Amino acid sequence: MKHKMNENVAASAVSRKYLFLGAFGVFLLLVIFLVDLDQLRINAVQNLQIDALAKEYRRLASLLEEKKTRRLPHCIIIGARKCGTRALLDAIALHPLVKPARYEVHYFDSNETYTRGYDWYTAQMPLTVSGEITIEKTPGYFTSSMAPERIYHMNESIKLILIVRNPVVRTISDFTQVHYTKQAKNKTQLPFASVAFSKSGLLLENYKPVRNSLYSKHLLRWLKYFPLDQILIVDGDHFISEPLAELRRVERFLHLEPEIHSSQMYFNRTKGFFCFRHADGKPPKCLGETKGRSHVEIGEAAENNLRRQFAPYNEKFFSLIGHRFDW
Ligand SMILES: Nc1ncnc2c1ncn2[C@@H]1O[C@H](COP(=O)(O)OS(=O)(=O)O)[C@@H](OP(=O)(O)O)[C@H]1O
Repeated sequence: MKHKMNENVAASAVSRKYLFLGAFGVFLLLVIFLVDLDQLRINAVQNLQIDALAKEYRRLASLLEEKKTRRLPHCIIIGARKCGTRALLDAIALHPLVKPARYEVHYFDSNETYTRGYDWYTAQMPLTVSGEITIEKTPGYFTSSMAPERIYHMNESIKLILIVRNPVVRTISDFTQVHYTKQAKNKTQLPFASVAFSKSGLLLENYKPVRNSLYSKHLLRWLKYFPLDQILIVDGDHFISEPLAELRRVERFLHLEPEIHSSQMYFNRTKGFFCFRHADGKPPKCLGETKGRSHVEIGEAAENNLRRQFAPYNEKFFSLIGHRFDW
């Protein structure tokens, strides 16, 4: 009997030992399995990272290999004349992703150029790779009766920029330009009041330096085709004194990272305006002699008369854009 009991004790000790060995084996397998799983996870993450790097490499390589080509503009500075359109184009081109057409194209405001078609228009644009923004400026578009519809037919979601200044100052600037052009051609110069007002002092709205300042009249035509959020209104007076602040607004409007820096512009005391410096080390660019020259004196009475008669147009303009200027 005692012998039988000893046999049972020995048997259960053996089976505990096997149980223990079995459990230990399962434990070992589990550890190996978990270590493998972790390794698999690490491998998967590494593969994903390699894939992402390879993708980025292929993207950069294709950009480097991508042939530069000319494209229709993504954005147009439509005006207004004498409000800083050239300075604004030069300044926004400081951004590495913005590529400007070098001169005013006058495609949409002239039947002669418009009939040449989009191929001709595209050929006037700079060479770019994808992701860069092509931009042109032609201030004549703002006051053209054809330009809004024609631009809409080309691209109804195009971004438009309108830079405006105090219309009295703008009118005098326009008149100054007319004055110097006539002087260069030895043509007769007439005093401002005699060409801008009727005998009874009423504003002659068809006289171009006056007409170009009736912002509300022109904007209404653009709003028939484009919603206001597609037209950025830049404050031209503020742009003269603080260009970077207005440029930040333009960058945001174009969905660009803020990459223009204050170090790229400096105030030229002699000229009274900012000059712009490209990152490529070229000499800084100040605008030519026809920009920022002293204005022809038109007299206080004429200035007051302009201010008074522009007031209702200004009010209409403020209500259209939902913003006031201190004009
Ligand atoms: N940085 C800088 N340098 C020079 N000029 C500057 C600058 N920023 C704005 N402005 C103002 O731009 C005015 C000329 O405007 P535009 O370039 O639109 O003129 S134009 O319509 O293309 O002839 C020009 O008008 P005037 O001062 O009457 O000449 C300037 O006041």
